[in-house]
Amino acid sequence: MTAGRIITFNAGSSTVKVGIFALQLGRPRRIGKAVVDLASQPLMLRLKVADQQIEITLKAQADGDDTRLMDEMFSELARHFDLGSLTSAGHRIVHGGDLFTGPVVLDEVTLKQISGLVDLAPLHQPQALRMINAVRALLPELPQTGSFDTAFHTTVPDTVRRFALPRVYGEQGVKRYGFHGLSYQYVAGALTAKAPEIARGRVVIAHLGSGASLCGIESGVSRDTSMGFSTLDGIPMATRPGALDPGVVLHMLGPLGKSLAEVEDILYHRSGLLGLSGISGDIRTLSADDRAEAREAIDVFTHRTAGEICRLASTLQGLDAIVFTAGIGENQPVIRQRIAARLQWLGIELDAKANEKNSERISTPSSRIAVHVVPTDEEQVIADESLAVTTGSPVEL
Ligand SMILES: Nc1ncnc2c1ncn2[C@@H]1O[C@H](COP(=O)(O)OP(=O)(O)O)[C@@H](O)[C@H]1O
Ligand SMILES: CC(=O)OP(=O)(O)O
Ligand SMILES: [Mg+2]
Repeated sequence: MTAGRIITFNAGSSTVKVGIFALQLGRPRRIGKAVVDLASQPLMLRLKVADQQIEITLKAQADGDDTRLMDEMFSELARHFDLGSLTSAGHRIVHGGDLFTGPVVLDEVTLKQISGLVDLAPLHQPQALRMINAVRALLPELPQTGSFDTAFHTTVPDTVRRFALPRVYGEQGVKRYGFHGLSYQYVAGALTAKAPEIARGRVVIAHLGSGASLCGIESGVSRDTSMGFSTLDGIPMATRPGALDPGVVLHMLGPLGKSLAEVEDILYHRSGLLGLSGISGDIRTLSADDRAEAREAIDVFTHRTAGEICRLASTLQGLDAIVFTAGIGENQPVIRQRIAARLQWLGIELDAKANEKNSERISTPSSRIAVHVVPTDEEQVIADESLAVTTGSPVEL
């Protein structure tokens, strides 16, 4: 008999990352990985089988019947991986508001609550709900669970959480929530295993992907984070601007005559690295382009990221280590080097060779602040939590 399997869905801003996990010695171990690129036409499914990348063009449409997409995806996954007997499906849910402080089983009640938070994360929440509904239509008996990006930040103190607005808005939920919590949870756990003396200290984790944020942790617990009420806040991202003078939004809505929908489109899809460069939101493309606009976009990104590290260090009242993670953080030595160069005055020194190789520790022994690279794995957290909530066992990370 094949051991149980857990399938995970991580609906990001432009992709859905799928993980297949086998239960081994009571813990989910990853046996398969796939990504659906929701921006491509036709839809593409990329599988990683052993060391090989396989690309499959899907027949299903992006905004069409998601049950068909899921059906097609399950058939392709079953051709390449041993799906065995599925025991649960776990989903990343970006926004849990004040309602969710940990993972939950998805049922009528929790799904209704999650649907009520769609407006707060318009780029992410609808995609997660689409995946959940499609799995439900296809496999109605399969237990499904939700793991929340916001849950990791419930330890953030009120002073950090509050916006300087009339109190009534804070009471209505207008405050800093923070996101990418599953990634921070994984990285904090991995750091405890790899470098416990650092994990006990004051650490800024820089999750630099298409969506990007930073989190200040103290003994593994979130104390502050760059994203706020929405996933627009903080540092510039692939297509989002990061923190922006709210007067700009008023100016767009007022004198510039933009509609709410137009402003939303500008802020979520046309700003950030893409908007600054006019070339691409992908840092790999910009790094390979010698036009001034590409360089300027990277300069803004590294300047703002370095600045945010300093702000978080102020909340933490010190800084023992910086940890880079996610697509850019794990794979782009030049970007890490440029951020570190802006923090040289703090006594940060990178070991050029270690940085070039994306090594685990990339700072020199004499650097006053340690700098590490820790690959993230949000899906592992989703699978662990899915097992925990469906079996009633404690979450062990
Ligand atoms: N070698 C690389 N592999 C994958 N992504 C990379 C690499 N180098 C840089 N990136 C950047 O990382 C981003 C994707 O990161 P990821 O963490 O997967 O983000 P998201 O989850 O938001 O899609 C891309 O926008 C790309 O610019
Ligand atoms: C919260 C967020 O921006 O997520 P992602 O980076 O996956 O788009
Ligand atoms: Mg992501």
